[in-house]
Amino acid sequence: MKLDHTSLMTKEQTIFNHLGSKIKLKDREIDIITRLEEPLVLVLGNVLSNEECDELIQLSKDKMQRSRIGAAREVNNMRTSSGMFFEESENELVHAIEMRVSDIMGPSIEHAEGLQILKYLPDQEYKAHHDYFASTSKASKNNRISTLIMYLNDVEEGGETYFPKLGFSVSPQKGMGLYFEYFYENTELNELTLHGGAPVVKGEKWVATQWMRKQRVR
Ligand SMILES: O=C(O)CCC(=O)C(=O)O
Ligand SMILES: [Fe+2]
Repeated sequence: MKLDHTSLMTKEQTIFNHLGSKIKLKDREIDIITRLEEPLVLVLGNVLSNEECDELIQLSKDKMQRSRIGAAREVNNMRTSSGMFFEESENELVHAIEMRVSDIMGPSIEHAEGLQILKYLPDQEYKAHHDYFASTSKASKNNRISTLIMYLNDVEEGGETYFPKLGFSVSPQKGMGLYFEYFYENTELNELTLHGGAPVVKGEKWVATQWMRKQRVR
């Protein structure tokens, strides 16, 4: 996008609405480590504790299945990881994380989909994609508006989350979060949130993803 006077003056409203370099919650301070504007992309420190990361992995370990994609829920080379969804507020830990995540992201918990867990082994990846649904799909009637990816472990090598149109990537660090939103009037800004999970080279990669919908889902 051309960064001229007009575009600066017409900077769009964001969903994320915390000011300053920290997000001060009742029980926790989240650090804003990196911030890109338009589209807004944030790298957040201290989103989850080590214990919470370990527990999420323990709770989902035996329920992981080959990831499926799209309305037809097909197995696809786009995403070679395995994954699972927790039911909404399935247990105390998931409920606590959903509450924290909604404080960070803005929309109330009623807008949150069930928390998704993904696991990647070496060579597994998630090719570049948008998290929102195409306007032609049924699901777009109550589309996703924002994403928070939480890294549940340190990856020995590879597994970066990359944004090819922004020339930006994030190396997974246990407990860290990656936030971005795509509810802009200017659809070109939404398209810039194209992102993927690069192949893991060494070790495993575990992430938890929270998506927010425009309207309530619960
Ligand atoms: O694994 C990653 O780094 C990306 C995950 C992702 O894009 C998603 O869950 O929608
Ligand atoms: Fe994604």
